[in-house]
Amino acid sequence: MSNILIFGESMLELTTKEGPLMRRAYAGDVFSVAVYLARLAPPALKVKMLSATGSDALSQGLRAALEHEGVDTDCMATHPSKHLGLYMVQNDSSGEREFTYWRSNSAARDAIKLIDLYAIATPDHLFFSGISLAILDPASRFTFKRWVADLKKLGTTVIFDANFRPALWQSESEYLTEYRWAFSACDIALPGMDDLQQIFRCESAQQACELLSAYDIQEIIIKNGPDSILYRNGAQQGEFQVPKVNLIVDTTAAGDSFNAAYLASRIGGSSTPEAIAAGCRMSAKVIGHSGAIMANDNTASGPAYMTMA
Ligand SMILES: O=C(O)C(=O)C[C@H](O)[C@H](O)CO
Repeated sequence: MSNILIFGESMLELTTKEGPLMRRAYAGDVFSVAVYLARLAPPALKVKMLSATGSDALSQGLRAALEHEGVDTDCMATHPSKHLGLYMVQNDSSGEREFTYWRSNSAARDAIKLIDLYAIATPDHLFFSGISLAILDPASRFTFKRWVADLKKLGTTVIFDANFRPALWQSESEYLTEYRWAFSACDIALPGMDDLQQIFRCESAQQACELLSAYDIQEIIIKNGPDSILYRNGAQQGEFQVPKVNLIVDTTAAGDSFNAAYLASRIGGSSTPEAIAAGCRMSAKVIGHSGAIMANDNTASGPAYMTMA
């Protein structure tokens, strides 16, 4: 049995239904990675969430949703007074999303203050994103980074997705410092090209791949929407043509669902190109549906237990 610990912020998600009606679900980048990974993971992989919620009914619902999906919530703390953050998705006619957030005082921001990281059994894999880092205050970030460095010495594989949210950072120098640290700490990097463009001003995926190759990262996968995916695994380098997707309703969680399928395949023993193909198949299904989490059978608009109109 091996495990992957996923650190970050799970949220409430509102998507537009008809007219003024909204559909409520649970999401957040790490929530989506955890749920899709739990669905796709080989049976010997345990998926665990490291985060904090409130004690209110919505927070309890989010934990119940994770548990229903088979995600272990033992490393989730309960904040005595704070609640979940919230975001709303609006799509244009091409399915491209725009997010509006209410998250500045969420419980997840205090996760590192509420949890003794050193009491957690050393995970085989640790996943976090640029959002996971951005929501932390300087003291929590320091503690988290020291813990990651210690985990690496113990053999944990560190996995990072850039997921850049400019509004969560105070300044360019702040986010550059943190992204440089994250890329120097990770063994597997799964960034999106749009993020690398904004963070490091990379003009092409090739340039981004060269920039990341200066770090000691074993696997680099650069997602680029419908354009080809550049990858490097040690000395092996290649370009993967992304199959055309005919139905795009909402691109929310495209990258997160890719990450989940990629990791499930790689941890299950597939090659890098096979895992990229699995990632593309998964994200193609997810973007044909509104909101981050599609029903397990890919038919309904979301799992009933986590949706409320
Ligand atoms: O946490 C955020 O900033 C999000 O945007 C959460 C979304 O579920 C996710 O990132 C969508 O891809």
